[in-house]
Amino acid sequence: MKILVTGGAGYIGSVVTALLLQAGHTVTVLDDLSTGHRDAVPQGASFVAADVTEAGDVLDPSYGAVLHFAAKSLVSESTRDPGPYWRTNVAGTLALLEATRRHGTERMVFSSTAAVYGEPASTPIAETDPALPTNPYGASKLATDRMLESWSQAYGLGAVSLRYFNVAGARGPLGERHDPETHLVPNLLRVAAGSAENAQIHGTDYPTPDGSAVRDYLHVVDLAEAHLRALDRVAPGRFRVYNLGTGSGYSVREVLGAVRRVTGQPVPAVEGPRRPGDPAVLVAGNERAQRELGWEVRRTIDEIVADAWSFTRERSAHR
Ligand SMILES: NC(=O)c1ccc[n+]([C@@H]2O[C@H](COP(=O)([O-])OP(=O)(O)OC[C@H]3O[C@@H](n4cnc5c(N)ncnc54)[C@H](O)[C@@H]3O)[C@@H](O)[C@H]2O)c1
Ligand SMILES: O=c1ccn([C@@H]2O[C@H](COP(=O)(O)OP(=O)(O)O[C@H]3O[C@H](CO)[C@H](O)[C@H](O)[C@H]3O)[C@@H](O)[C@H]2O)c(=O)[nH]1
Repeated sequence: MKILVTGGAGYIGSVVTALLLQAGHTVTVLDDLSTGHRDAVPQGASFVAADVTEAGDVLDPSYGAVLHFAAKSLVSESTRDPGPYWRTNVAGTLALLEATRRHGTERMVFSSTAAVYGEPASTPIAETDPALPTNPYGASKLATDRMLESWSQAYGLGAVSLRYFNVAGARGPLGERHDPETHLVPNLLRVAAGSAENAQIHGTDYPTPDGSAVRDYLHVVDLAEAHLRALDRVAPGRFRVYNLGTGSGYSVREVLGAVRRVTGQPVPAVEGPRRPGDPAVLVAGNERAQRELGWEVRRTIDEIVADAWSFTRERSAHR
């Protein structure tokens, strides 16, 4: 199939692009390189440097699907400066949807987030649980879910919204290269690699067994595989939401333990206050994805850390 991947120069989009090419699809990546990297676009994909609102200039009736990763995605930044979040994540997606309609693209797979659930009432979280986002980032992604649903009902688009929990790990040279980096695993690994002095534990007074926040960490390749399955099953006129996580939670201290174990480095950590807006526990109920997509999580937290560690060391060696 011929596929447009928006945000394919970013962390997750580049890994999914690599898997799509491996599966024999033809891929065009559209990315404005605002947080992505030209050299992350896998060989074999065509590349267009453009804003997502310009997707209509790239699409034509030969495209069978759009995988839409392009977004702004930092929770705290979205609270301080929400304008770009509504512009890119909602107005940008609306322009993309209008372009798919104009060109008759039948399928879309969208990157949504666990942040749509806000502070969950119970855990693990099911897709049917209330979505009450607590920040503009989550709200912008929920608005897009709703937009996709109406597009599918009224115009017959086949759409799948994948609500990712915490994505980490790497696939060879494709890994997290954010600046600033806010995510836990790459931040801990920077300390292990000697590029930063101390790791930060944001919050030690959460109502969790060890006081630090609990998240559901999913290997980026397991996540990417779910996209290929969603693409196979997405049907015209149907909209479906899936949580993508492992179903198991690890606290910040447990992830720190995994990083120390896998890297063999001491990784000193400093305890600090909670990061504003961070829920205590976010764990995915993933039965729907298992049942309907035939998706399975295969990689452990140690494999996540080991692959991200190889990526980090490889990049530090080239600097
Ligand atoms: N990383 C996670 O843990 C996580 C969790 C939940 C959801 N998500 C979602 O997954 C998607 C990918 O996230 P990521 O971690 O790979 O982020 P990323 O920043 O590495 O990738 C996003 C890509 O989109 C591009 N982009 C941004 N705005 C654009 C625009 N207006 N036009 C064209 N391209 C644009 C960026 O240059 C970048 O290459 C995002 O939609 C994000 O909200 C990520
Ligand atoms: O240096 C750090 C970085 C993070 N944390 C903590 O580690 C946990 C995970 O934080 P991340 O920044 O890695 O991930 P988030 O859970 O904040 O957010 C991620 O998952 C969310 C959904 O769960 C959203 O989708 C969001 O886009 C995505 O970045 C949080 O409790 C955070 O406070 C630390 O203690 N130290």
